[in-house]
Amino acid sequence: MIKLQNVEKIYRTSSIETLALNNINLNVKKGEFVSIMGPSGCGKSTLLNIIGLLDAPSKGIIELDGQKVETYHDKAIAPLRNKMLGFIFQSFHLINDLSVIDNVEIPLLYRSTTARQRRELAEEALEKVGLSNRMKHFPKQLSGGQKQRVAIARAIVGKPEIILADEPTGNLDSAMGNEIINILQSLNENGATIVMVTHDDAMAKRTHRLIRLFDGTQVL
Ligand SMILES: Nc1ncnc2c1ncn2[C@@H]1O[C@H](COP(=O)(O)OP(=O)(O)OP(=O)(O)O)[C@@H](O)[C@H]1O
Repeated sequence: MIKLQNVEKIYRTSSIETLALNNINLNVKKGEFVSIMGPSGCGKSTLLNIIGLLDAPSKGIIELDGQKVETYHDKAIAPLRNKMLGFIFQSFHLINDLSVIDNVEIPLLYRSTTARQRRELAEEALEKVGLSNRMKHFPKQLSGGQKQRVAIARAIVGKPEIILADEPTGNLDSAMGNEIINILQSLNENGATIVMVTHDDAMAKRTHRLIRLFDGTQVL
């Protein structure tokens, strides 16, 4: 489902060159739940952003669901990203001025859907994360765990095959973090392929497989 071949990422600034990813080869099968761990600065977010087509590699090949990514022009990859990938971030990234349900509908605005279809799909996604009773609330009226559940609903509303989560429990206490992992696990059991960056061994243990990075190199 996700294949990386000899992927390298170099960040260049005027004074320094950083090899953030060094010859990464990765094969994540359909239906796998994989975690990525490693010390701060080892390249975890860079790897997730490259898998998610948010950033282009300096070298190497990326294939998603058998489709080789040939170009990184936004016009070409935005539809692929929108259709195939759902993103969850540590700091939720909700829009404070929009209600919960309007936040969840956002990814669908880039597709040809009617307002009614958008509402139905968003309601379905919110039901899956147990937040049907908070649809009209605004983000500031929610707990951290509830915000992350809204972010998960937004990530799954377009029914993506792949979910990418960058430290989804990093801002939550362990009870709320557990709740989030339970939801991710049930999405995975229902077919989603998930790649999750985490600092938490207990969370990584709940996934099928661990990828460990050190200084941009895969060591496990
Ligand atoms: N836009 C950028 N420009 C220059 N260097 C960058 C950029 N983004 C990341 N880096 C560098 O690339 C390396 C990998 O960064 P990355 O954010 O992927 O690490 P990480 O493992 O996710 O770290 P953390 O656990 O602290 O979030 C770091 O040395 C970082 O300083």
